[in-house]
Amino acid sequence: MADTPAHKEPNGKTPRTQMPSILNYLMILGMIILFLVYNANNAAQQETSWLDVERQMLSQQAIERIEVVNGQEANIYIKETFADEIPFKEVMKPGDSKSVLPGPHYTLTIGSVETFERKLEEAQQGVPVEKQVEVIYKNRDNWLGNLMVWLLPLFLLILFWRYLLRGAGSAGAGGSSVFNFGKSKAMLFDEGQKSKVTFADVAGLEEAAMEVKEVVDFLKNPDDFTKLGAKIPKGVIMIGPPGTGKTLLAKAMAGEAQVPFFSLSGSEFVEMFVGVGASRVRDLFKQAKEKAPCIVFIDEIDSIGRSRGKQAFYSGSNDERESTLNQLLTEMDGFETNSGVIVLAATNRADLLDPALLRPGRFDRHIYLELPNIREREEIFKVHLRPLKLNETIDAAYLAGQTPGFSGADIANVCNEAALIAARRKKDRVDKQDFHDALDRIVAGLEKKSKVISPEEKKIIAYHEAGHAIVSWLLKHVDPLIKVSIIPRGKTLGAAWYLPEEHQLKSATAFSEHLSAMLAGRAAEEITFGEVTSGALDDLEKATKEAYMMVAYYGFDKKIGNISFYDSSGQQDTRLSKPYSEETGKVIDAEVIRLIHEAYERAKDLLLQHRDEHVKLAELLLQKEVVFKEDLETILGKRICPAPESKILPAKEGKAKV
Ligand SMILES: Nc1ncnc2c1ncn2[C@@H]1O[C@H](COP(=O)(O)OP(=O)(O)OP(=O)(O)O)[C@@H](O)[C@H]1O
Ligand SMILES: [Zn+2]
Repeated sequence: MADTPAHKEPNGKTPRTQMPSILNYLMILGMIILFLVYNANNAAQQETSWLDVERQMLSQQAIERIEVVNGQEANIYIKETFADEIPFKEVMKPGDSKSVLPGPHYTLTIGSVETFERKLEEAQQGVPVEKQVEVIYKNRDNWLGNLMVWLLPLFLLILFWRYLLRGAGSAGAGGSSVFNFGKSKAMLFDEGQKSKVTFADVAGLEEAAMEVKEVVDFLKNPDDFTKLGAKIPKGVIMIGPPGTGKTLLAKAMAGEAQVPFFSLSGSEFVEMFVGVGASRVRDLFKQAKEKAPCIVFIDEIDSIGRSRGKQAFYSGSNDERESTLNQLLTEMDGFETNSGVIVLAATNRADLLDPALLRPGRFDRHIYLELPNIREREEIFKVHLRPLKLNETIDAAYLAGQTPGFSGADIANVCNEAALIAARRKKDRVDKQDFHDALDRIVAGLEKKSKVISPEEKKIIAYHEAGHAIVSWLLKHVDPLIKVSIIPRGKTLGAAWYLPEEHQLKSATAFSEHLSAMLAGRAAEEITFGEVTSGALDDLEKATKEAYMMVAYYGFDKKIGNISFYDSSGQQDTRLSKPYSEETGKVIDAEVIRLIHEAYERAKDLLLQHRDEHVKLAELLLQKEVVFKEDLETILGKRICPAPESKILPAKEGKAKV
């Protein structure tokens, strides 16, 4: 959600546009003059027809000579004695009536020289040769005509181009002239031009805000870091679902960092003309280096940074995007780690990004933003309630409870909508009813986009996730759980975070315990509600794949034995032919089903044995939306760590598994 007027501020670099507009007028003036001259030149001669030439001019022997030009045109010169017959006496010089303009006086368009000669011959039959009309052949460059033929389309093209450019957006340093086309359209927030957003406007993103602030530190006090041998990152990327405040954070940074801040959107690089994107990138970095230390913020970087492979069947702008991306990579590789330029980017489609962008030396620092939990939503509500004129104390905590799955942007929207509703009702202040109506309206809108979770759904998700948590807590070989949440992320409705342990070897037991943990969500639904939902699709898919791997790849299964149908060369096309016989296939299927079934039953047993804890955890989740390891410990007691030798990754958070 790119938004708010701060984005539209000019940066005070406007005078550039002066010159081109003068040039423009000159160009138009020149065209008019050329056109007039051309017409005047042509008007000096009068078009005539062969009939007139034959009946009038030739019969009276009035023609002095004929010039055939370029084989297309016959220019006729009339004898001076016939001057009175010439239709444009008025152009004769005054007081000099006998002299006429030098001619040619008439022109005749001829089809071909041969026909013309033949007709001329026929018309002059019987005329003595010395009295016959003299015919001269000439090749003349009709430079003016040619010029017109070339200039006119060119002129129209330029007009069209300029028209396009105006459409392409005239904001920012670049702007609307032909000459700035390849220039970057980045907006510069500098001493004079500050973004008005501050970190106080950002709620509930403590960790992300900290990391963003750190980036500013890198720029301002690079020596603190480099003296210890650390390399300062060149690129930082914020990844998170729409409306979670990525742009907001960047703006806060622009507002508070005491360094110049260039801001632009990735889509601004991409134009329909090839090469423009790359040259804009070049220009952007040139400007940035001049202003170093500074920050370059590229919003929606996925619009240029899409994986080069993945868009193969997209339109023709493919090449253009690719060259833009390549230029960006080149620029980022090009500058020194301590050049004082840090590129900050934002995306909500990190999955689409070209892996090359995320490699060390480019955007190697990742800041993850998530949808806010209930406490964070309360804080965001407080920020957005602040500017409103409220009638009574509106309970931010209550509103937060009503808005599971809402993003920061959705919350901002609720507050604004409430104020709009109050205004429509001609109230002086916004009251509770307005908020209720605003919520209804926005929930209805979001429901269409299936972004809203109903209370019943929330309950199911809580029990489902609690099921995962309880079972993985109880099974020794499952990676330790650090966090469970029922805040939707991507396609999944809840998530559990595990700290992945670094095992080189994973035992058959570990595999089957993991299966149980994966299936525990559905088991929990069955036990609690007597019915299961579609929410476990992802779990089932992963569990099935894993069970298949156990049987067909790792040879864990007694019936199949130590046989692997794995193909490390990757050349086997399993879609066309299975590497095993039909009978073996049947056995594999049966064994996969058995493994899944057993794992599921174990999960159910465990949950039934720990029914109270399961309910307690689910209710806690419903209330807090996120629970951490500590909460699990209070409910379930300390977990006995199975493998003391296993190293724990330094990773902040493991991969989310649902
Ligand atoms: N943590 C937050 N605190 C306060 N307001 C927020 C927060 N997150 C989002 N908002 C509100 O939502 C608006 C939109 O957020 P923003 O544009 O930063 O989202 P985004 O993550 O950049 O989304 P997108 O990926 O769609 O561009 C902000 O201008 C702000 O009003
Ligand atoms: Zn699940």
